[in-house]
Amino acid sequence: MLSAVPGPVEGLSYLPDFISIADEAHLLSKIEEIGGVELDSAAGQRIYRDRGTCAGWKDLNGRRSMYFGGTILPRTSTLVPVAMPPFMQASYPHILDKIAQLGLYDTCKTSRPNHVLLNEYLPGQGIAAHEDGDAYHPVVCTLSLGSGTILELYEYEGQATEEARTILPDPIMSIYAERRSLLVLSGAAYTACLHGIAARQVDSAEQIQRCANVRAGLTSSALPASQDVDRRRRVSLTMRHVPKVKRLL
Ligand SMILES: O=C(O)CCC(=O)C(=O)O
Ligand SMILES: [Fe+2]
Repeated sequence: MLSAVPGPVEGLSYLPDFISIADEAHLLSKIEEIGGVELDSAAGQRIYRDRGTCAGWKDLNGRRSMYFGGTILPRTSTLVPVAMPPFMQASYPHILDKIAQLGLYDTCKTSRPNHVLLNEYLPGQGIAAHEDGDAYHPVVCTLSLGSGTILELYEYEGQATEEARTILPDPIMSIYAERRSLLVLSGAAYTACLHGIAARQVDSAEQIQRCANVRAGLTSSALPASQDVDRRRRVSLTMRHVPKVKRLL
């Protein structure tokens, strides 16, 4: 069940074991296939697989990322749609159908996300505190594959104005995103806060125990209590709904 995470910021929900171990392995291998460049050993040539639905991995600030669903025109926040790869939409493990069933996107035209951003984090990598912005319906779902991590929420200092906004250095709330879990950011968590992931090799037992969903007992029973956890390669799928979609002729 998707549970609201109690804490100082409203709008965070968490669902451990959203997908099975087999689903996770399947998704990771499909992502590898669609994102990767393979060397054809016989011909000694690089071959690109199925590029109809995705442009493959791109380096972004030292991390790799790619997206499904199309590109978003920055000036107008309009999605130029491209079909999702089958493993997201039409076939097993039917991730977007599972998301639709949660009812989070019932007010959106398609009742489900229409854009997916994938980020790859190697141990030691993170993402600086940021806001996702207003191109999206303010409900964002993140599925974690391969490794857990800690997502931290930050706030701006005092009565921040658009021009001079200082981010308070200490996170106001943190969440342990286990592998195979779904984390939902909405409400104030989406509109009033920033979020980021510290670039670390290890999440200490203390840091994990401080996470609001761990404290509230919302994590999977497989989470080791009071143990440091080495980060492994994590691939996150951040699923969003872009309300403005360009009509293709
Ligand atoms: O990888 C994550 O869990 C967070 C990704 C994120 O915040 C983003 O892509 O906007
Ligand atoms: Fe984000």
